Amino acid sequence: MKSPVRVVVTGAAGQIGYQLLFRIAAGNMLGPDQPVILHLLEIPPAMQAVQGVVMELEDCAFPLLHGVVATDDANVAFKDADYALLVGAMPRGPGMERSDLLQANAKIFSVQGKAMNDHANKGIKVLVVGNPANTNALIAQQNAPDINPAQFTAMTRLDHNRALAQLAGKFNVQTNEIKRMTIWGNHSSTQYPDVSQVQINETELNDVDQTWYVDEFIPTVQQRGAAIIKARGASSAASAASSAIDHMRDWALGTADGDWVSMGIPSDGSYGVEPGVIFSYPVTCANGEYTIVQDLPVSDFSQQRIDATEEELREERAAVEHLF
Ligand SMILES: NC(=O)C1=CN([C@@H]2O[C@H](COP(=O)(O)OP(=O)(O)OC[C@H]3O[C@@H](n4cnc5c(N)ncnc54)[C@H](O)[C@@H]3O)[C@@H](O)[C@H]2O)C=CC1
Ligand SMILES: O=C([O-])CC(=O)C(=O)O
Repeated sequence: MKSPVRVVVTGAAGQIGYQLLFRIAAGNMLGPDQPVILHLLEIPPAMQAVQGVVMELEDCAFPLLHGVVATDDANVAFKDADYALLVGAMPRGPGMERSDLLQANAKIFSVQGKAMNDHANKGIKVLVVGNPANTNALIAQQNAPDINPAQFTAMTRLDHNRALAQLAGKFNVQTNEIKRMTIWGNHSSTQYPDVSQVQINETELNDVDQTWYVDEFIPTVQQRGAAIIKARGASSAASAASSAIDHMRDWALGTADGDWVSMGIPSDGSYGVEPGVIFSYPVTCANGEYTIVQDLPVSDFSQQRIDATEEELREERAAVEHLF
């Protein structure tokens, strides 16, 4: 049995937190041989609710759960942390764009970036879920100068999984028969779900119906978060938690041969994207590290979509630069 690792979940009393913690403790994220110590961070008014979550975690009697730390102090939460899932942030309501949350949520990520810098394990892997996820990840990263910037990532895996589900429905296959889906850019309505490299059962998707692709598929994936808010009266939670598990599991344990996943990561300039912004790319993972899939062909149509989502990320960055 391996020695336990410390996993921080912020917003532990929120709706995503409640879907996430039990799956991490069950071994779904880091594997059935990896014990975990959960660090739950919340704000003071939510600490009573967190105590209830801690009681429920105990009551599951998970063999892999080697301890729980519940706190409202970021310095305590990030002490010796190996993984962090930054979920705690205000969610949007109907009619809002995720970027409308930027000013409300930005401060959370500068405080947590500093706490991480001072207290976490320097190899910490960070996933930002709280919206707007890409730019919040950038804020946390910029406030943690002693941690490798590449360790800060943002979640576009939910968009990736939504795209797989739409393709599975359209082509009447299961999601595990579909490979090489890519989400480019921002976790926002400018994201570009790109099927140009998709293979179904190792066969290229030739002659995709462009009307379906442009008028149905792309907007459905881009607007899925808003559709769920409309239907549920609250933003997606179980699917968001499930995708966070997928993101961290693949990063830590590796992606499948012949496939890739989408992760929001600091741009290194690949595909002509502004270096530094947290941009969703196709990546493979091995040995705890991700690598951008290079040299994919980019059509004029794709380039326009990539440029539009990059432009939005530059604007978001400009709006929060005072927090760096
Ligand atoms: N990247 C993605 O694909 C997705 C992102 N989200 C985002 O995730 C975030 C959380 O969503 P929900 O869990 O539904 O919201 P929620 O409102 O149910 O829970 C958020 C929790 O965060 C806590 N919190 C607030 N400030 C905090 C701080 N400084 N430190 C620690 N905890 C803090 C709150 O007390 C609350 O319990 C939202 O910003 C939402 O928009 C949601 C779905 C998908
Ligand atoms: O749409 C929202 O505000 C929540 C979210 O990020 C998603 O479901 O993709």
